[in-house]
Amino acid sequence: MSGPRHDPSLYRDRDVVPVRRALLSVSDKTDLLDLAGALAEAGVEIVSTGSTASTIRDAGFAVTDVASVTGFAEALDGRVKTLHPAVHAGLLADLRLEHHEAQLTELGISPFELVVVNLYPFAATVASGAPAADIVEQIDIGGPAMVRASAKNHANVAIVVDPSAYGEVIEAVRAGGTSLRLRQKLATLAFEHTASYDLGVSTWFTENVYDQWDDTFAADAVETDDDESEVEYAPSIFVDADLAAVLRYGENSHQAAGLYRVEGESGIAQATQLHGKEMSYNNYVDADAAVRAAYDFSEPAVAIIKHANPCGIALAAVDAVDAIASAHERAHACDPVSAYGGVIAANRVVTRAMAETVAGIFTEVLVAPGFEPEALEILTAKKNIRLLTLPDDFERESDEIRQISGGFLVQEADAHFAPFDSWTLAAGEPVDDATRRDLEFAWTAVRAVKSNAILLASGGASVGVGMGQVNRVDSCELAVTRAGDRAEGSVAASDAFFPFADGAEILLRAGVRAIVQPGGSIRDDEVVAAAVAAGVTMYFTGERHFFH
Ligand SMILES: NC(=O)c1ncn([C@@H]2O[C@H](COP(=O)(O)O)[C@@H](O)[C@H]2O)c1NC=O
Repeated sequence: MSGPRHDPSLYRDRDVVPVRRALLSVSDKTDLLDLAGALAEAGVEIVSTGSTASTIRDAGFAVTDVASVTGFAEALDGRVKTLHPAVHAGLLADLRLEHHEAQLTELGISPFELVVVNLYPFAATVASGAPAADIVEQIDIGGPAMVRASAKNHANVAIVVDPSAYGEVIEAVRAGGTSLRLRQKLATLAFEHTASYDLGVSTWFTENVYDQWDDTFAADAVETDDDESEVEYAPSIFVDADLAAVLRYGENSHQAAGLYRVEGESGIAQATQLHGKEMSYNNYVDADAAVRAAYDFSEPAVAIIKHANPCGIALAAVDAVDAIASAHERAHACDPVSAYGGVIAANRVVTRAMAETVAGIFTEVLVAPGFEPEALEILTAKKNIRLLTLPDDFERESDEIRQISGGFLVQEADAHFAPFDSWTLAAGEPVDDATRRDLEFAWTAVRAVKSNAILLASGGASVGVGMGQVNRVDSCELAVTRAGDRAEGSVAASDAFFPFADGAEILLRAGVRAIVQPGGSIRDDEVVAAAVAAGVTMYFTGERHFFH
């Protein structure tokens, strides 16, 4: 039931509200004494709970215990301390209304004009690996109740949930009271805070309680009919992310854009920028694709990206002295024309030798786990390059969310690569070790290429990439054309099966020595026959890597 509708004429105007009585109840005591001192000096009565009250009292400031307001001692190990009408009527009375004021007087309850609350450290307790019972105990109940009550009643009460706002509030108190505008802003922050807090709690429940009680919750869970997927999806998803930057513009200059970060995650949105102009929207998209490609390899690897597609991916040469420098040189050699203005990701610390080469090539972004000091010195001399380090705890996302009109798609990240031992020899002779390594490299690298994807590789480096075409024949043509003479003797990977022999025939005519592809087309026999006729080995992985 909604509350009563009041006649607008009953509301008395209230902009600046002088602060006479404040309620302080905080777990995070940062700057608490500065605030208490300023309130005491301004003659504000401070009412407070347990350890907040003792901290203030110990510092020599007068404080009223909340128990003396409620007439009720803190109970049930602190589960009930402020949950009382003597507190909540003081928070919720709308003093623009005469009858609220009269009722409060009748009840003998004084109003609060300022409420300062921060909540039990639920997220930190989860992160500490504490047992479930301790985590549950850190779900704050009385705190959010006070925050929400005060925020609802922002016409009368200023609610502060973060020590970073103390300064502004102290200034307002000293200047004669909080303005409506300030209270509206604080209320907005307060509701954001409780929503984010509850999201942390519900996420923990989904991941730790719900998952363990599948049978109990099965009726609510959405299961797929597909036998291959045993994942159950939670009934709802929420995204809690904080604005980290307003970007100059989006994909194009007429589009506004912002960057939001999800706390506790470790990807490209969390990277530290060491040098260069502000990252753009497209820089983030490409840097993400570059990191995704380079970190598919455990060996030192470099990926160079343009428009979310690789124009070169490579491992170090077998005899390389400086592995990451070698990987970069070989990735660049794949398609130097396209690599101009590219975004590079290295999965190892950037060395001086790599920096020297990169410095000579126009590059938008270079992201890596770190930079040798000499490498940084060389690269920071270049005005136009942006240098980013990934967080130390960088880990791949296990799930991906994509927006579509009216909703979102969620899927597990494509992180599985069928190992060579599981492949089927579909045509030709089994390959030697060097060719096997090239095929494995190509099969991993092709995953980073937008479908339809064909990647030619030689010696652990891409030599020709055909990407993003609406038919596989064109992708084969593109890969072969880009490779030029290097197609001869290379190996080829196709992200999905060849629906006809025509695409494979382009690769065979160009002289590839082995092909890896998922297989599974109704015309596999025609494709295999083409490979057999050309005397070329073909493996089926039984698994595809579409990437859109
Ligand atoms: N139970 C209650 O009535 C209650 N009232 C306030 N709190 C929380 O207790 C904390 C302050 O603790 P202390 O009592 O030590 O000052 C704050 O984080 C506040 O959000 C409560 N605790 C949890 O629900």
